[in-house]
Amino acid sequence: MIEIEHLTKRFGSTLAVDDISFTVRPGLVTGFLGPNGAGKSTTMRMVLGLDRPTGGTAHVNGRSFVDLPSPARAVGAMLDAGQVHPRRTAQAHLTALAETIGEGRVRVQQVLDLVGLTDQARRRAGTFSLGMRQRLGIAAALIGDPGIIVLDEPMNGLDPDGIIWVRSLLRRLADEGRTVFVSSHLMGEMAQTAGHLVVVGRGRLVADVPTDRLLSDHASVVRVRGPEPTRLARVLADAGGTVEPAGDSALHVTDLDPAQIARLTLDHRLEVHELVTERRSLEDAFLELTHDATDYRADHTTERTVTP
Ligand SMILES: Nc1ncnc2c1ncn2[C@@H]1O[C@H](COP(=O)(O)OP(=O)(O)OP(=O)(O)O)[C@@H](O)[C@H]1O
Repeated sequence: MIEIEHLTKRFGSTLAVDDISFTVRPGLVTGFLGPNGAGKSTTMRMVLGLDRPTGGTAHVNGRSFVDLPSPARAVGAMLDAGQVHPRRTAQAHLTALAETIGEGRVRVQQVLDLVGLTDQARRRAGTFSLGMRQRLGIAAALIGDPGIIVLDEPMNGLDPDGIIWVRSLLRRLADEGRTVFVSSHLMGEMAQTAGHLVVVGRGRLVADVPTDRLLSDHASVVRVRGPEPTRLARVLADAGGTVEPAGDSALHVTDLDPAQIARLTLDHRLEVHELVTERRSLEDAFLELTHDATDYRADHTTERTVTP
């Protein structure tokens, strides 16, 4: 289990991580989503004791990473798949890592098999494709058979087959009861991989919800149009709707369903010419979520609701 409480990191004038709290639980894949620069890597580095928090805590199994009795067996991590010496073979790289934790050839062979690199084990890492380097990085993360796995963008640059492979491996590791914490900047990719999503934007937490719920809450938007858009918008916003102009006097409404909108327009004797539910892509939903975080920071007027 990873527990993050009021975690904050400042680099000079940059607030990279801004008072975030969430828990990463065992038995499922938790996706850590956010656009580039949102603070994902910095958060992971603090979990792994590589950066010191400016405030708050990041605990692994109840204590700081640096206080774990055998950290490499508790947590396996890949922050950068390019960290291998290019002249080292995959086998030599993994053997060196295995030796540091008292493991031998058998474990190296197991992780090579697990990531499908057995046939490439004697090749130098410098000749590997990006996909093979990611596999090697994941093998290195798994060498100590850790209960907690932290991977920063493990699907970055992979082809569709590679993505499917990583996805099924992560699910299998979670099914074995491990805590799997994986970052990505692609909502679609994470929605298919993770059972739970933690979304950050500009260092702030914007969602911490089961994937299904995030998808159902943001999968559609209601388009409503009438001759009095300003009054219509006010009525819908007063009733708890999130309302945005959608051109041609139309409004896009979330947080209210079509039946609620129809009743409100009836109650307020508002004429309606159009009322339809429109499907939205996952990336649109993600942009909306993280865009709101940007707005919050810009004008400090709209506090986000984070649902547990
Ligand atoms: N060592 C550092 N010194 C100064 N600023 C830093 C440092 N590390 C990160 N930052 C800044 O902190 C912010 C968050 O960066 P971080 O790498 O954590 O984001 P990210 O969500 O992982 O994005 P990416 O996917 O691009 O890596 C960015 O503005 C980044 O420029």
